[in-house]
Amino acid sequence: MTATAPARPETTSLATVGLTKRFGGVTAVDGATVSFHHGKVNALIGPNGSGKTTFFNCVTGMIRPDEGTVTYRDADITGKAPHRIARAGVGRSFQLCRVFPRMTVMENMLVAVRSTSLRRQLSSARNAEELDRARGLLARVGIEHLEHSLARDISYGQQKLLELAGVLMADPETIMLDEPAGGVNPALIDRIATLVRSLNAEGKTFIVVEHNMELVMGLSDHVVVFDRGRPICEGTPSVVQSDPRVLEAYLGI
Ligand SMILES: Nc1ncnc2c1ncn2[C@@H]1O[C@H](COP(=O)(O)OP(=O)(O)OP(=O)(O)O)[C@@H](O)[C@H]1O
Repeated sequence: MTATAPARPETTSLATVGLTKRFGGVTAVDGATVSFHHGKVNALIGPNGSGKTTFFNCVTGMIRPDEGTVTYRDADITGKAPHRIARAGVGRSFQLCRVFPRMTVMENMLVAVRSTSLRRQLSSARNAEELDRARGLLARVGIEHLEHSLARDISYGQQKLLELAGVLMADPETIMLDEPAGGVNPALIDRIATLVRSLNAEGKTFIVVEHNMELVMGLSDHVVVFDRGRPICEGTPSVVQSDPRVLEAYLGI
């Protein structure tokens, strides 16, 4: 008789304990204790205003939490500056896509990883390697033909792909995406889903905030559901979809 192997415990990626952020009288994140799984596609979902973006901003150092701790791979990163959290291996995209509209697509790729002046960046000898890498990533997201276009002249979906390619320039171990499919046409949503799958197969961990449920449920290994600033349920897509608390949170009943 063959014994069934016990389920292997998940390794923790990013985690919070009692994370809290208040804006005046509004408690946007309310004592949230959450952990995401390393090497997996994790999703953070919840109704509008449930605190997902504020949670992202607290854990990536964009805003300082009032209370609680944030760890990444067991190291305390609470309140650290965004560049230090990025250096620890966590990259992120933004809900309202952040690209420099008057720079070309390639210039956007290069500023994503450098802090010196653009003129120096474009003339420096070490460019060749980074240009190659940037071209490879633009090809990977399918916009290499737009290398010389100004970012403001490409579509919003293409800007989102550019932002993702820029995040990949730093080769982060974990990628946090805030509404990658928001405002994007269905063909590009499919491309983003394919990219997330292939990058995850190569070992990247994802934590994705997204309202497109078809995308979330098709893509994720682990889903955390937020309501009023804290998790109310978590598990596989099928577990979460059949939990009455989730329906209640979304329908407000
Ligand atoms: N800078 C701010 N100042 C004041 N209140 C804020 C601020 N940022 C967020 N809030 C409030 O905090 C709560 C949580 O907002 P947040 O944007 O984090 O939610 P969300 O789940 O990401 O929403 P959505 O799905 O609509 O993007 C909301 O009530 C929002 O109005």
